[in-house]
Amino acid sequence: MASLSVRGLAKDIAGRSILAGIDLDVAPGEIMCLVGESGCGKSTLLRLIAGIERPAAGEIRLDGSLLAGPHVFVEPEQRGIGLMFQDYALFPHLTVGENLAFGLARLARSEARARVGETLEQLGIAHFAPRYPHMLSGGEQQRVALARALAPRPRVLLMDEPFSNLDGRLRDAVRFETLSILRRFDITTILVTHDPEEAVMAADRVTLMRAGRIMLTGRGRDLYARPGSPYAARFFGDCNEFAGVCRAGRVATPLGLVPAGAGVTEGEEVRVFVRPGSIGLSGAGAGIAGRVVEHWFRGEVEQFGIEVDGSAKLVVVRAPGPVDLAPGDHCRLAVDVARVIVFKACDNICDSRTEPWLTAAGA
Ligand SMILES: Nc1ncnc2c1ncn2[C@@H]1O[C@H](COP(=O)(O)OP(=O)(O)OP(=O)(O)O)[C@@H](O)[C@H]1O
Repeated sequence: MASLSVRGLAKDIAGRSILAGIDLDVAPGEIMCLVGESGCGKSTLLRLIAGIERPAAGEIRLDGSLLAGPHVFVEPEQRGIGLMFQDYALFPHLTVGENLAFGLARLARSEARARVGETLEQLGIAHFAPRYPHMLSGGEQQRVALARALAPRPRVLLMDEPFSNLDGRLRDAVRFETLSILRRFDITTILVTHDPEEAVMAADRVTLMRAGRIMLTGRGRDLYARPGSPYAARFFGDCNEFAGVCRAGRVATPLGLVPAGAGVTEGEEVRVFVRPGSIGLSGAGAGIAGRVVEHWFRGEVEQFGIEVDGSAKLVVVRAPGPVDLAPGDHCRLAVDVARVIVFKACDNICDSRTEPWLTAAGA
């Protein structure tokens, strides 16, 4: 198991800053998810770590040894880092066994053959060995691509959107299986995705990137509950948002009074974020009065759009089903105030502005 550390990493392409000041640590055996909007630089960061591209500045270390730095550049094939892309990049004219053997050219032939057999066995796909990629389903090809990436026994595995070619249920199944294999192999992994749910579900820790920078890193559940910025709050899940003012440590919202939180002063303007799952819903009793306007059945949870006095938008509520409410029904809402997220209004303005680094370096 290896640790990976990145310090001050920067990359410019055609005079434009693509990455700047990237610091990242991945612990031995850890699964780290890199997440962010399209174009924020996730794949570029992977390519730098793999050695496919050279950084403009900064350092990359594996177990403390320098892979890339001001005067050092270890070639990709010497790094002990495996890569797996979303299109799997299997050779169509080679069988599964030959696809795996291709990456083991440095081993003696008999050793390579044994390694191929052992790896396919470990992933439960030994029977795929004589087949060609076109004889496999998308999910099966994904497993072969994973086997090929693991066969050279890399110290770190980099995966770029490895599940994005798969749909719905298959995607979930393959994701769970892949993660359990990675944990069995105890391999240090960086997994790139643009899907926040996948990141939060899959990783030990999640790193959120935006416009070539790292915004924050933490455990998925912590980032969801305490996202640190309005941008991150919106990125990691839906929110009902309300503007308000701090009065005696509390903020009046259409869903009732909520605590303003530490650091907010009397009279300060704030923005209150309430996740759809942080609101209790009932047909009667205590709570804020509302009227159901929309209802969607989403399997284990049901989603409602609810009209509430003082809110221009429908309040979105998700509750475990079955919920005996339909459009037109009157209802009561109760916010779990411990799960409310409050930002100062100035955080929201700063966060929505174009960051200076988007236009600065290289321009
Ligand atoms: N070879 C290149 N030439 C010019 N611009 C590039 C090149 N490679 C990447 N870029 C730019 O760098 C930025 C980051 O690209 P990158 O592929 O790393 O983003 P990403 O976060 O992985 O996006 P996605 O989720 O869409 O794959 C983008 O603005 C992209 O257009």
